[in-house]
Amino acid sequence: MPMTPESAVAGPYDALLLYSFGGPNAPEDVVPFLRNVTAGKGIPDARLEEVGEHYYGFGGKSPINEQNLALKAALEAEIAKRGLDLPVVWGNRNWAPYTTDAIDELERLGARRAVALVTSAYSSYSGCRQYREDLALTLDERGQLGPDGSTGVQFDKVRSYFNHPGFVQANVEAVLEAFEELERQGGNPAVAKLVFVTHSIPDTMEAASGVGHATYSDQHMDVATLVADAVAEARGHAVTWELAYCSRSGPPSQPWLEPDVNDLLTERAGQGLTDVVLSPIGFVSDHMEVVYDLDTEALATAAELGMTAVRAATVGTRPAFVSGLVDLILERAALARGEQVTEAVVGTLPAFPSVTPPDCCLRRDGEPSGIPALCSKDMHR
Ligand SMILES: CC1=C(CCC(=O)O)c2cc3nc(cc4[nH]c(cc5[nH]c(cc1n2)c(C)c5CCC(=O)O)c(CCC(=O)O)c4C)C(CCC(=O)O)=C3C
Ligand SMILES: [Fe+2]
Repeated sequence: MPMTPESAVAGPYDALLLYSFGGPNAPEDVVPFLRNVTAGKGIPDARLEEVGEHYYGFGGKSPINEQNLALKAALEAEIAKRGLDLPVVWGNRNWAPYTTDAIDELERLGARRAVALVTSAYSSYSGCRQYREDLALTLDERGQLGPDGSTGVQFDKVRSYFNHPGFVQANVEAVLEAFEELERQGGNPAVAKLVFVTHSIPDTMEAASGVGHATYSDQHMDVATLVADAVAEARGHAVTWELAYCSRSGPPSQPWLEPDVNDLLTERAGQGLTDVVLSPIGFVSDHMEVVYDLDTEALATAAELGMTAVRAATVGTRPAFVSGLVDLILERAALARGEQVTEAVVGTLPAFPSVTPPDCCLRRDGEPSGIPALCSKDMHR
């Protein structure tokens, strides 16, 4: 294998864990999958039935697993291109291959220390700590969680990468393509509003996401500003934009981040808005939240309102995104080796911590989870 520049060293890591949410592959998977996702979360049955219907409407199969396999293949190709020796293992929190299956695979490969890359770009309980808790719980079930960290495979995590230049660049490219598509559909890009969309979370989770760093919604505001500015510059006209949310669940009494994307479209249509580009910056691939909540629901809302609306692509396997992820892995490796590293970031926020403070991204503000979480200062060796 030819050696590429000195930066191309993955040590101390001997494997990469591509760590995702998981989704059902067949109708009979849907209910057990939803049980895995919602265990102890207090989500009303009516919401679960509704979400189950979203999956059945797509043949009981989420696109997420194939998308993760595509991302795995793209990462493997980029890793090979850089001359790195870093096998990629895929695992999910909520469906097969489960976290424990991935750890089995890592052990088969003889891996001692793996770097984990989660398929969430932003920090909150759902996108950060819940993965770290799942790793700790899984190692514990396997009898591999020592008092100061794991006694089995050791895991380090790549920092939340919403403000990495590769992620932002890939979103800019996708939004520019969507503006062109809007024009092809007879819309008027010069007056189109750019509506960024992400997953809503409870207000309590939003507050807890801001311990030691910017909150989940502020992280999105930074990315949205960067993408909108770059798009306006490339297109040579002003672009107005807003941030909206989708996929709210939980009881109606519980406040979640708003506005909902459908409500926003309805309100703006009433004020004369005719053209919309939806940019799903909160998601890295076109999984169920995107193909149902945006492509099915929000685009139907826009059509009913007589708008011309186009949904921009997610970053998926775009080269700028994939190569940025490999840069992040190499950056994490250099940090683990104790080297001085300039962390690549864009926007107004700093690079997020790779090893988080103990109370970072709790599920609810001020309420310790009681669950250990890996890649945290109190757990790290
Ligand atoms: C911030 C965030 C992301 C974005 C970051 C990221 O991309 O990871 C995300 C992604 C995803 N969420 C997904 C699916 C679900 N999320 C649920 C429930 C919840 N999500 C939450 C937050 C997030 N979720 C929250 C606060 C809940 C309430 C329960 C709780 O407090 O945890 C439920 C239960 C039913 C419902 O309530 O909707 C389902 C089925 C899938 C898989 C899609 C597929 O199958 O293609 C993906 C990628
Ligand atoms: Fe979710």
